[in-house]
Amino acid sequence: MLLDPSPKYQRIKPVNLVDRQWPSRTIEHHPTWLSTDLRDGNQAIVKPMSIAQKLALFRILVERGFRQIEVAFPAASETEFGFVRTLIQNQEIPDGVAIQVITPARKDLILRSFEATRGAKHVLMQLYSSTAPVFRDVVYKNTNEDIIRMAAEHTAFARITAIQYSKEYGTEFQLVYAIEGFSQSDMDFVIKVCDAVKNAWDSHGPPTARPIIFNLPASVECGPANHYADQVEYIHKNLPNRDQCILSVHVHNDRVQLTIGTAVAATEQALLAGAERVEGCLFGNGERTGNVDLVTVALNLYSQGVAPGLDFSRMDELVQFMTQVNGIPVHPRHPYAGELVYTAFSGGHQDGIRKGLHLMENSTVWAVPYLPLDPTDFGRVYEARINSQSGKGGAAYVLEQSLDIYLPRSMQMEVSKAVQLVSDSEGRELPADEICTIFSDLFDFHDSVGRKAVASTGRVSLQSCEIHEETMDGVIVVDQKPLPFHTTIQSPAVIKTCLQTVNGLGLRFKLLEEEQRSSILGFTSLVHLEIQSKTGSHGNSWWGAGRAKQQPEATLRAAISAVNGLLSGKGIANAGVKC
Ligand SMILES: CC(=O)SCCNC(=O)CCNC(=O)[C@H](O)C(C)(C)COP(=O)(O)OP(=O)(O)OC[C@H]1O[C@@H](n2cnc3c(N)ncnc32)[C@H](O)[C@@H]1OP(=O)(O)O
Ligand SMILES: CC(C)C(=O)C(=O)O
Repeated sequence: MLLDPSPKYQRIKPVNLVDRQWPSRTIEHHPTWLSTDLRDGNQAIVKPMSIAQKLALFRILVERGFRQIEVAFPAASETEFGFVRTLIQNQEIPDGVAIQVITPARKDLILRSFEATRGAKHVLMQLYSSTAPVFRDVVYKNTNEDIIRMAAEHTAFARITAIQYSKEYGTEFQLVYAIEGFSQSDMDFVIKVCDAVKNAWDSHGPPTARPIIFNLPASVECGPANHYADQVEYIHKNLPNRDQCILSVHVHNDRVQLTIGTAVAATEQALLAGAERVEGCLFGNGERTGNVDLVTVALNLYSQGVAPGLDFSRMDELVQFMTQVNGIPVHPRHPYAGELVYTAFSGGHQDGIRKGLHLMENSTVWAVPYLPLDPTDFGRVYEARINSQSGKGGAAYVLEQSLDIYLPRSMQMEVSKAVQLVSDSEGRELPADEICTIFSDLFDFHDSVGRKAVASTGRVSLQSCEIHEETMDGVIVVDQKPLPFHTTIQSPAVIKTCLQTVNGLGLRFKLLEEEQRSSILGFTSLVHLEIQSKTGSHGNSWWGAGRAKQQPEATLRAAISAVNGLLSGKGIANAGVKC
């Protein structure tokens, strides 16, 4: 690297924009989207897609809501040309969907592109030429005058050809003119080229209903997003007959962060600056570091309450399909589609998200800390994953999801301590099943219904239990001695009976709290008992947990598990104080 890179890399010259408007605007509506996955995306992958793959992707793009789809660079290859023919001949293009094809402003290639689109209803014919000095001097080796003249000539040729093909095939052609290297160009020169293109189009045929689309690419993203927005606003304000044209943006990522990059910022700011249409690819595929990611731009709008007009509700299916056709993985931290973006490992995040999700049960306005959007909108779920960075909220959430058990705070803290002990000493993530086992062992959890049934290992166990209409009979085993019991089924009576039955152990237990919950998994009881001394002073307390098909049995199991916990020396200090 150079100590002083300034002689080698020249800074982008900002446009002189007076009375800049875009920073104080907001985006109120989604733009017109154009997916160029089948063209710009396809031209940048190791193995371009086959016709069958392109067809499958075209159908998906239509299904997800795209109404403008760039389908090919027909002059590039037989596959590209053939694909456009297949779409048209097989009547794959639904009403209301326009296909776009792209061609350099070169007569032979323009003609080939028209030929490809024979018989389509609505075609966006995209011509491109560059206005950037680096293209002029390095690629074309010509002058600005040549660039203007050639743009006008090729547009006129395209217009005349369009009229001829419209007559023959009834196609409606709309001109898209892309100013390649727009963001590296002089804006007044861009305006001259656009003006020449518009005059050439208008003067070679009758007025058309569909306006010209001027596509303003950051073909290579050479400057910051705010400069690009300034350039778009400059064109928006100074282009003659602005109301008769549509401004489109097409931003590549070259100042990149992961797969998303600053193209998203540049696109959003360009929309504030007056652009109305956005070209890009799903998940940011495309040349070099990629085209702007349409999923992110659309869902950024969605997160602001703006309907994006695109459907990403089955995100995982889309990720799987795109990964397969492109051979390019979606980054695990992709904002809306990444494998890890609805996952929290850290305790603070898990706590905030869990609290937020609980409150969402009674709210319609999304307000969940650390989760800007509801993952279920995209067919995803929030996941708490447990490692040594996790806190009590994470393990509690896992138990809620896996066992449908909602723990009070003091139980959460005990589970968390036990989980930390393992995750920290072994330095690994603990899967949900292991969290459930830790919980079951810790609280001697007797689940007589669920798949997590764990036999009691304590001194007290329930041998049998029969519930009648109002009463319950059964046998509790204390230190291997079977003791029959009979009680009414209300929970205080059940707990009292249990405590009387274990009286022979010589300890006095006091009920502090009980919580009950029912779900399709059965009835769950949590019972909090305290050991009392003969003088009545408070000792340790402990919780028990039980689940059964009927509430009285669940309560009894929970009481027994609390007794076992206390007998084995477990305990929370400061008993008598409700947690
Ligand atoms: C920024 C973008 O992504 S634009 C899209 C780029 N996509 C592609 O290039 C994919 C498909 N491309 C192809 O199949 C081929 O490059 C073709 C068919 C377009 C042209 O192939 P070739 O005739 O072999 O030319 P090649 O690609 O080597 O070079 C490009 C030529 O077109 C010229 N050219 C480049 N851009 C343009 C333009 N917008 N208008 C007219 N001519 C152009 C170049 O100056 C060069 O001319 P030269 O041969 O006189 O030096
Ligand atoms: C020609 C345009 C549309 C383009 O792909 C680019 O400049 O990146």
